[in-house]
Amino acid sequence: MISAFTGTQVRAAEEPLLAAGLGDVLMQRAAHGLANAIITELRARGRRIYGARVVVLAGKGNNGGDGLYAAAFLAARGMRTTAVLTSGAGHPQALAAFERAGGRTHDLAGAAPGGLAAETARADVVIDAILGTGAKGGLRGSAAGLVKAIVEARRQAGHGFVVACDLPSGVDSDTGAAVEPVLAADLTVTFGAAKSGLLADPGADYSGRVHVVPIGIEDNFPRPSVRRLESADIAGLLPGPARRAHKYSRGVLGVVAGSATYPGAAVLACRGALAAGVGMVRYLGPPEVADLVRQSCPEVVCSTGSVAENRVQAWLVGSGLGPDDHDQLARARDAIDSGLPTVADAGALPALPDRLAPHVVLTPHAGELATLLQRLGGTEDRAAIEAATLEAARDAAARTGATVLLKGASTLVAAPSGDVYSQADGTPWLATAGSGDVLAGVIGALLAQAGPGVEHLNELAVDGDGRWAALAALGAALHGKAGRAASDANSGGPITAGVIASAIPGAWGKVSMLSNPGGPKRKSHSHPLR
Ligand SMILES: NC(=O)C1=CN([C@@H]2O[C@H](COP(=O)(O)OP(=O)(O)OC[C@H]3O[C@@H](n4cnc5c(N)ncnc54)[C@H](O)[C@@H]3O)[C@@H](O)[C@H]2O)[C@@H](O)CC1
Ligand SMILES: [K+]
Repeated sequence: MISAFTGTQVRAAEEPLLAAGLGDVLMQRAAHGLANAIITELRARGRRIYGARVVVLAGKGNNGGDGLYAAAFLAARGMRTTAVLTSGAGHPQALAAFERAGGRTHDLAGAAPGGLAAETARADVVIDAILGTGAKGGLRGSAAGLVKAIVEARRQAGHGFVVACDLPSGVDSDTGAAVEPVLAADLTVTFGAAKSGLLADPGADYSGRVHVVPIGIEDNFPRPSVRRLESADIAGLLPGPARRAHKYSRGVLGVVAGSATYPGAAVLACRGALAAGVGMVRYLGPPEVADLVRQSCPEVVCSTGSVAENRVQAWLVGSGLGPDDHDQLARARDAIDSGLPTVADAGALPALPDRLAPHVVLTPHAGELATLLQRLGGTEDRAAIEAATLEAARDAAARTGATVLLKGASTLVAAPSGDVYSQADGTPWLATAGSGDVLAGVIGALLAQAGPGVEHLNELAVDGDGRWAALAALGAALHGKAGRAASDANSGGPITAGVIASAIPGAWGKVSMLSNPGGPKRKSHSHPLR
């Protein structure tokens, strides 16, 4: 599991070591890790180390200190290093070390930014060490002008790669909100722990790959601000059938989805659910949609009855419903009222009561979330949500009391208790019609299989109310991995929603096998029918 923390949490973890006079030691560790990561990256790209040109953009704070010390290490390895002091001063000890190592220094105040931007764009490595966790707001003044010019110069004649020191300057370490201009990094080398802003869009757009360098503060961290499930966590959370399982003990999902306008959504939701290990899917909806579901998925048991007449362990409601689908929306509300775990997707979102509970998982995209929050008195539009996804997901969970999954390149899942997961397992090809219906089906299937216990989530330190977020994150991870695998199978080509559903069992098997190479797993999360 990747645990990410806010800048404030990281600085609090550093505090005891700073009080013990170890500030310079921490900085040297960070800088050493940054320099090593740069050497590894150059080697991976088949580039020479000796003579490679490095430009470090150094602010006056400790972030600039990390960058200058790292550049001093690189200079000692024979690289040609230049520092641009973006605010007229540098961390004194780090700057002295850099100059002793033979580095060249420019002061941005006295230089022509056009020339510096052109030199930076020609470098093999650009280190962005202007602002770190101590920054408030984005780049300003001449530093902003320089970065803008570098972004433009790299666009025209880009060369080399950009490494962000701790985080890309201009990205908020806590929220991931970004103030332009920001120099997009190929690699972010971050110290002590990932910062939560690196795992949420738009911060993640600018971060590239994230590499964490331990600096000896790791025992001091509190509960993470954001978490990301990795393969071993995913394998540990996936349910497996008990030896004497039967279809009912494995979980039954009820699906209220699809309409005359969007019948395919019902099919795709059912296909996603069937692919994600559920014992049975019961479909409730209009006869013409049920016919299509039967033809496409003969495994599904279709009914035109009510929610109360159908015995299930969880519900999925809303995919492919419109505001005029009154019967289906009434069923969706009944499902919510049933008290069973429920995924509420798409068309169900505008029809929900204002206050919900954590076992209701909402799955909006940014536009749907804007509508939902506006109904609850918020003023954010879609663009505002996309500019601050982490805050929006947290806010929505707090206001509704539900678990909120905000779909995106980094899919965020916020529990009303404050737990947040960020999954980025997929590929942009997942942004295709029907993909969300499959995701809703997958999460519904996982809720139906989860059972009342949380024991198997204990190793993730998940509490009772937080388990729904963990399961939704598990669904997002599985959906992302399936999409990526399906695209990879076509040499990185496009995918359709149906193909994503078909790839779920393979993604499930692969992640289980990689984390448990000895053979099939024996554990079971089966539970008696409630
Ligand atoms: N505290 C420590 O001991 C350690 C800190 N580390 C590094 O230190 C960084 C945090 O250092 P600092 O707290 O010095 O903060 P920063 O280096 O992020 O920058 C703060 C400095 O920039 C100025 N500033 C703030 N916002 C600005 C803006 N929008 N535009 C221009 N200038 C602005 C401030 O006045 C201050 O001088 C971390 O990101 C990390 O890179 C690491 O070296 C590890 C150890
Ligand atoms: K930085």
